[in-house]
Parts: sequence; C-alpha cells; structure tokens
Amino acid sequence: MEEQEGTLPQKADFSSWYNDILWRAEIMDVRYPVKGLYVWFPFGFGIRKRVYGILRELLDRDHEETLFPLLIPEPEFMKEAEHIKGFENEVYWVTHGGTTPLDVKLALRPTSETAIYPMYALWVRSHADLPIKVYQIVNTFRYETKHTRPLIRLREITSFKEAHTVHATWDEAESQVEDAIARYQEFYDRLNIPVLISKRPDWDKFPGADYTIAVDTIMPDGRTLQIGTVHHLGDHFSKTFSIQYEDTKGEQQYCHQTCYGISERSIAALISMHGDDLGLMLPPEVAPVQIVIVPVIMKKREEEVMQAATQLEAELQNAGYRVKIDTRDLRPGAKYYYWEMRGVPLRLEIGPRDLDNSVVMSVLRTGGKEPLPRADIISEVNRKMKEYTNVLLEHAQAHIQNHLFMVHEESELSNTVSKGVAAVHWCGNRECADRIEEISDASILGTEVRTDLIDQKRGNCIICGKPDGIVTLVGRSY
Ligand SMILES: Nc1ncnc2c1ncn2[C@@H]1O[C@H](COS(=O)(=O)NC(=O)[C@@H](N)CS)[C@@H](O)[C@H]1O
Ligand SMILES: [Zn+2]
Repeated sequence: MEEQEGTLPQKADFSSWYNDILWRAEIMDVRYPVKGLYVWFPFGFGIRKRVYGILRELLDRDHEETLFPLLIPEPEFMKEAEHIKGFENEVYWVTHGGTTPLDVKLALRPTSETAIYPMYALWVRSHADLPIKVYQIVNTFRYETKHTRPLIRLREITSFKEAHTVHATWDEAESQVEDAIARYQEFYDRLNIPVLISKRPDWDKFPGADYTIAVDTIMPDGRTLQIGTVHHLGDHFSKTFSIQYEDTKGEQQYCHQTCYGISERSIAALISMHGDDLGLMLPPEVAPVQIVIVPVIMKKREEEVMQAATQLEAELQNAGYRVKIDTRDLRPGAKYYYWEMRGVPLRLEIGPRDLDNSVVMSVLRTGGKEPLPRADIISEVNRKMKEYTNVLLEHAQAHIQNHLFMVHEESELSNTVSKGVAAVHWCGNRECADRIEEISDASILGTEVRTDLIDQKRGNCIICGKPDGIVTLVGRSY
C-alpha cells in the first residue's frame, strides 16, 4: 500500500482524516458491496486481536466465555418486541433456507437477549445456579438507518462483546453493574482512552432496562462516542422469559439481570484519540508491530548488517517484543513513512558503522534519532516504551479536559456543544431537558457523571433556575 497517492489529511479535518487513515494504515477496507459492512485488513485485525485480548483478560477473571446461536426464532424475538419494544425496527430476518420458505422466520441477532434468555430459563432452577456471568464476542446485525461509518456505526457489528449476568436480587445485579463499570474503566485505562461515565436519561436507556450507565469519550471533533454501556435489567426480561429460581424457602422468584456491551467502537476511539497528522499512534500493548528494525544496507557489508539485525531482532523478541525487520527494497524514508503511518512506536536503524557498539533509535513522534549503546538496548527500549505510553495518555487527558466545559448560561450552550461537551445544572424536569436539547441542538448525555474533571456541586437549573440542579452532560454524539 505504500505506493498510495497523496498524503493523510490533517486530523483537524477529522472526518476525512478518519476515512483516509482506515485504508492508509490498513485497518479496514470499506469497499465491501453491502452498506454498513466492512472488511478487516490483517493489520487492523492485529489491533483488534490485541484490544479484545485485553477485554478477555479482564472479563475472564470472573466471567465465562461461550457462544449462542446467531439465528433467533420469531416467537422468542417477538416476546421482546411486544414487552420491551426494542429492536423490531432494526432486525434483519432470514425467511428462506435455499428456495424453501421457512415455517418460522429467524432474526439475525441485533443483540442476544432473546437468544440467550430462553436458555437461561432452562439453566436456572435454584438459588445455587446463581449468579451466572457469561459473555460472548460475536457479530450482530442492526439495520441502522442513520449514517453508517466503519468501526462507528455498522450494520454488521463484527466485534460485539456482550455480557449477560443473572442474579438472585436487584441489589446483587446492581453491584454487578458497578463491577462492569469498573472493568470498562480498567479496559479503557489500558488503551489510554479517558472516558466520561454517566447515567443515561430515562428516555435514552436500553429498551427493557431499569437504567443504563454509558461510557463515552470525546472524539477529535468534539462529538462524543458511546464506547460501552452497562444496563440494569431488573426483572423485566426474567418475567418475559420466565427465568426463575427456587429460593431457600422453596418459593419461585424472578431473577434480576444485567447486560453490558462493547463493540469495535473501542477501536474507533483508540485510532481517533491517539492518531495525528502523520498517522496512527498505538499504545505499545496493542501495536501489532512494536519495533521495526531498518538495516542500513551498505554494499560489501550487507551480510554483516543483516546478521546484526537478526541478532537484535532475536534479542528483542526474547524480551517479549513484537519486532519486524524491514528488508524491502525501498528507500529508508519510504520505510519510515510506512511504519509511522501504522503507529509502530519504535524504530531501530542498524548500519555497518554501528555494528559493534550502537543502534540508532527513533521513538514515534516524540524524540529525534539517538544512538543507543548496543548493550543497553533492552533496558532503553523498555524505558522508551513507557515514556511513549505516558505521552499518549497525557495528550488524551488534555484533549478531554480541553473539550469539557462548565456552562451556566443558556446563551453559551450551542457554541459550547459545537466544539465539545457542556456540563450544565439541570433540575431533572423533562421540559427543561427538552429546552436544553432544543437550544443546544444536542442531547442530554447523562447525569451522575463519574469524573473529577468537573465540580459536581449542585446549582441552579440552567433553564428554570430552580436550585439543586444536578450536573448533567450535554453534547453531540456519533
Ligand atoms: N451500529 C453499531 N455499530 C457499532 N457499535 C455499536 C452499534 N450499535 C451499538 N454499538 C455499540 O454497542 C454497545 C452495546 O450496544 S447497546 O445497544 O448499547 N447494548 C446492548 O446491546 C446490550 N444488550 C448490552 S450488550 C453500545 O454501547 C455501542 O458502543
Ligand atoms: Zn429546570
């Protein structure tokens, strides 16, 4: 792909930058001939593999991973539709097997409550069967009518991690919600993506949930992206799907449930938060290639240089790094451009004069070139990787701080949400909420915001002036 024409647009023109970097850094091929469906390039898939490896590591502490079927029979799906009115407008239907019409239409899962919960009704008999903490990472299908966009709004969500838990009481389900939020915070900390966690307003919660806690981040253009949600489902689904257990007194009790999901939006956030005008910047932990070695080939001494390069590669691989030697017949500058675009944190050049005592190291976008004593290479690389990761995190934290504004005057609202997220005081009345959304042409994102970036002290409602208004986030979202 290095012969691609033109250069990456400025990140300030975020929409063009985002579309361009997806193919220029070989993340996703958007040419698949179905709207809202995209193809993972192998390099992009390497990022996904590591990002979801972290997610599995965190969930596997106390969840079990499994797989439920993709196809959901209409009667089960319609139980949700009539009780909970969730996804009937977004669901795809399979109506034929070959040329034979199916006697029962099958839904492609938009999310898997109606596939999983009839099975949970069979799995749960007694108190002893609880809690269940199960997740799956699957593709799901949603007939999105809003603007589709790779990694952000797909019709086939290729990397849909959905956890579905079952508990004896509402309170136990609530503590599971808190557990899930902490796990999501830890996940995004590992990706160096700062998040704003808040409680969605009642009119925007997940269909069938008691409440929804959302994990948002702020994209480079100031709009928010919902990169995770945790839902307390109460006993709504257990009543619809008869998931009951016999309690210690021999009585049948309805279970209380939670579900929480993350999709490839996590990767959209990773790319968008850390990338810059020169290309991707990836936290080393999820970079498919962490170090590229560029041998500076001089005629006559090619042998020695290649030998030194392979020796260096082996040493770094033994230290646990993912290393590549770039032996392509390209000018060094073209090689640098190629790997910089792909967010490889660290480059080592090794040439004939460096053979015995030093290697020239370049750290992506932060330092110039510096010669490293060959003997210290591992400790120096370890140090540089940590420094580099901190630079990413500091930039990301500054970005959030610079795009989150306390707003006290109605007149400042629309200007603020055109560049970031406004934090206002809201009395909690729906009319004031409607007014806030009307004036700002943005949405109420949430209340009970878990952040120390803004003062949580109550104040007068920005619309009606009533005292004791709660801090509420307002913003435009993807
Ligand atoms: N069309 C889509 N494309 C990409 N990601 C999506 C799409 N729709 C939702 N998501 C992501 O998937 C997450 C979970 O979706 S959800 O509808 O909020 N929640 C559920 O489906 C629940 N069953 C929890 S798994 C969302 O927070 C959002 O980050
Ligand atoms: Zn008010």
